[in-house]
Amino acid sequence: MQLSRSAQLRAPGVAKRVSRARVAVVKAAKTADGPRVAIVGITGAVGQEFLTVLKERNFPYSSIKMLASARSAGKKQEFEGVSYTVEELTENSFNDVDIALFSAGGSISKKLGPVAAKAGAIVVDNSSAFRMTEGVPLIIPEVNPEAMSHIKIGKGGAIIANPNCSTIIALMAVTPLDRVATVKRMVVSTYQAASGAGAAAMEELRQQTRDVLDGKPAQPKIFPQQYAFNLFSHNSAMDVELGYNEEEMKLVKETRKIWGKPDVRITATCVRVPVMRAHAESINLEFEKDISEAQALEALAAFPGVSIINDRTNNRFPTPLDATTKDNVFVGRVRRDISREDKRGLDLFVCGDQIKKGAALNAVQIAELLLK
Ligand SMILES: NC(=O)C1=CN([C@@H]2O[C@H](COP(=O)(O)OP(=O)(O)OC[C@H]3O[C@@H](n4cnc5c(N)ncnc54)[C@H](OP(=O)(O)O)[C@@H]3O)[C@@H](O)[C@H]2O)C=CC1
Ligand SMILES: N[C@@H](CC(=O)OP(=O)(O)O)C(=O)O
Repeated sequence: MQLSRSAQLRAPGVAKRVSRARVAVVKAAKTADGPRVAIVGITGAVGQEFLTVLKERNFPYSSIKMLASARSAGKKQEFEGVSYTVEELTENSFNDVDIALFSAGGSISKKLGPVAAKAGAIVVDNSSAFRMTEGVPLIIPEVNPEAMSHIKIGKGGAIIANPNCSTIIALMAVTPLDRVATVKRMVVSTYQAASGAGAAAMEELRQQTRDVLDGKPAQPKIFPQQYAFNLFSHNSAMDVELGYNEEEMKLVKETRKIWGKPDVRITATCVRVPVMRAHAESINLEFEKDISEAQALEALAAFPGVSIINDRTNNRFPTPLDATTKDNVFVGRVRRDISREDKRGLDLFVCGDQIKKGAALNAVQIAELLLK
């Protein structure tokens, strides 16, 4: 009997072969019964990271399509020893695709995400286009995988949203604590890297740093202010009435949706700092129940995807460079909030690679859940 594609993907033999391949020295995850994958935005910072993560995790695929704008069509892209030609993204790109990893910005996702889903693909969308849309699961695999359990390959197309990078990084650290003592209020201050604004912003940081060190004026292009040797309020659109920018409001709204807690109180201040690719966040938490530092550290240590660097004696805590290119989110400075008289407040400092767990890795982990 011919098994359906989804049944083939879930067949025990597939899982066994994948886990055996994980320990192999030479990785090659191309396999006839793997899903047909497309990457939208392959030439971008996140698109390139998708390739790194797919390779690192030995993600099985039977075919892979590299999609970008007309500007990039015809360029060559190497992946696992094969040279692929980048294709122009069009409405017809998804007729033979099971999983489409989108990272070409919100307007492309809005236009072509539903087209891809209608063609039968499961879209894992990195943009903010559908995050708050009712019925679209917003997933951090370690936190709320159950919210996408109804979506299966071969059972019709769908859209799953990847949260904002600052939200993912914060919730990787805060969810284990919420499970112990229930978060009532969260105050977040971010220190966000260049990568959050794309490959061109990373180049702007390199170029301006060189120019300033050479005694030349910095030339802002992507950001309105000088970026090298400076920091500024996050560049997303500001709600003039409210005084919050979009990045700050994403942290508030997305956290509520992911946790399914519409009333949890959150405020955020998001800042762009001259760091290449890992975000840092200072987080103050108020809980419903008492929680000690020891309990917090125990919960953090047990949570998948979290590493602790919390060495008070040597003043050694997480830095963006610790997190750079790493899968895990790093947590430290775990301490009782001394501004409170009770035991219901904690402070922590968190660092996570913005392109990895903040984007490509989280999306690939979502795709992995589809294979289970
Ligand atoms: N979940 C999260 O936290 C994050 C989400 N993102 C999302 O991913 C998106 C991409 O980020 P990033 O990789 O850093 O950005 P980059 O600017 O580095 O790359 C943009 C990519 O989109 C492609 N693209 C642009 N316009 C079109 C078009 N008209 N048709 C097809 N492809 C197009 C570009 O192709 P070309 O080279 O041909 O122009 C390029 O591959 C962001 O806009 C954001 O929505 C990003 C970071 C984190
Ligand atoms: N959060 C990213 C920007 C971004 O891509 O956000 P989103 O995925 O929510 O559009 C930053 O550091 O600026």
